[in-house]
Amino acid sequence: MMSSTAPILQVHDLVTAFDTDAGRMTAVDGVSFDVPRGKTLGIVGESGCGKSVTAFSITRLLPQPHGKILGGRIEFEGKDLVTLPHEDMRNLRGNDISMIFQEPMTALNPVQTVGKQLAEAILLHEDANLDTVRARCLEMMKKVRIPAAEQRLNEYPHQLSGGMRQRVMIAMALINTPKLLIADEPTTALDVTVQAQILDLIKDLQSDLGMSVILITHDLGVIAEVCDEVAVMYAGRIVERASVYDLFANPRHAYTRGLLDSIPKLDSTPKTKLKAIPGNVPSIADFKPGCRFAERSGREHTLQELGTRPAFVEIAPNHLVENCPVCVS
Ligand SMILES: Nc1ncnc2c1ncn2[C@@H]1O[C@H](COP(=O)(O)OP(=O)(O)OP(=O)(O)O)[C@@H](O)[C@H]1O
Repeated sequence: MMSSTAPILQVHDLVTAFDTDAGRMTAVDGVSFDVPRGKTLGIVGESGCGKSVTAFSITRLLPQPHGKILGGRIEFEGKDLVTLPHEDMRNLRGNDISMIFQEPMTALNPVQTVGKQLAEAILLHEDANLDTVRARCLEMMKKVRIPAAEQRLNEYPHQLSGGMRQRVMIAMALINTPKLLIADEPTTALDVTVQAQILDLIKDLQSDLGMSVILITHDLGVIAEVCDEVAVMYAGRIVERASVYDLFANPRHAYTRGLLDSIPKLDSTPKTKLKAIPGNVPSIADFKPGCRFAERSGREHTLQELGTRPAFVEIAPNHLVENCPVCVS
C-alpha cells in the first residue's frame, strides 16, 4: 500500500533528449522533484528551459521518433512511468493523469460537438450508459462554470470564445477525475481578466477534487497565485526548489532573483524600467557542463565552475539549490 502522505509523483534524475541532424541533444538534464498529494507544484522558467519536455516525458507524449527518455525514474503511485508498457500508459493518460495546454484547439476536435468529445473522453476509459455519460458531461460543464451548459454541449469548439474553449479543455481533462493534472501554460494565450478566472477555476477544482497539479508557466505572478511549491528551471535543469513562500521571501539562485526582479511591482515608481535578465536561454546545442547561468549572471566564473555541474543541495530545510558558488548567495 502507498502511504497517503507519499508524494503522488516523484521524478528522479530525469534525462530526456532529442536525436537531431546535428546529433543527440539533451533537453532535460537530470531533473528531480516531487509533487505532494493534493498540492500544486509550479515549474517556472523562460521559454526553452525544458518545462514542456519535462511534462511530455511524464505523460510519455514526446515527439516521436526523435524524443527519448534516456535515464531516471518517474514514480506515480508505485509505478515507474519510464518503463510502463505503452498500453498501460495509454490507460493512465486521460484517466489518472491528464494534461491541458496553452492552445485548446490542439486538444479539441473542430468537427465534433463539445458534448460528443466529452462523452468520448469518458467512454475511452469505461463502459457507462449514455444517460450517465450525458449527466456527467453536463455536471462537468457546470463545474467549469460554462453558462448555458446544456446548449453548449451541442456546439462546436469554434462557436466558443477562447476562455470558454479553455474551460471545455479543462472539463475534458477532469472528466475522469484524474489524480494528477498537468497544466502547461494554461492561461498564457488569454487576456488578463480571463486568465484570472481560469486560474481561480483550476484552484477551486483542485481543492474540490483533491487533485495534485503541476502548473507550468513562465510567469512568477501565476506561481504566486496558485502554487504551493515551485521548481525553477533553467537550461534543462532545476536550479532552485522551495515552497512558494520561501522562494519569494528568500530566493538563493541568481536566475530566480533575475526572474523575480523582472516582475512589475505595485509599489515601484511609475515608469521605472523593469530589470530584464540580459541575453537569452542558450539553445540545447550550447548547454555547458557547469553552471549554465554563468554567461547571463554578469559575474566571473572560474574554469572549474564552468566545467563541473554544481551539486544540488538542501541549503535550508526544504529549500534546494544548484549550488554554484558564484550564482548562489
Ligand atoms: N522536437 C524537438 N526536437 C529538438 N529539440 C526540441 C524539440 N522539442 C523541444 N526541443 C528543445 O528542447 C528545449 C526545451 O524545450 P521546451 O519546449 O521544453 O521549453 P519550455 O521551457 O517548455 O519553453 P516553452 O514555454 O517555449 O514551451 C528547447 O531548447 C527546444 O528547442
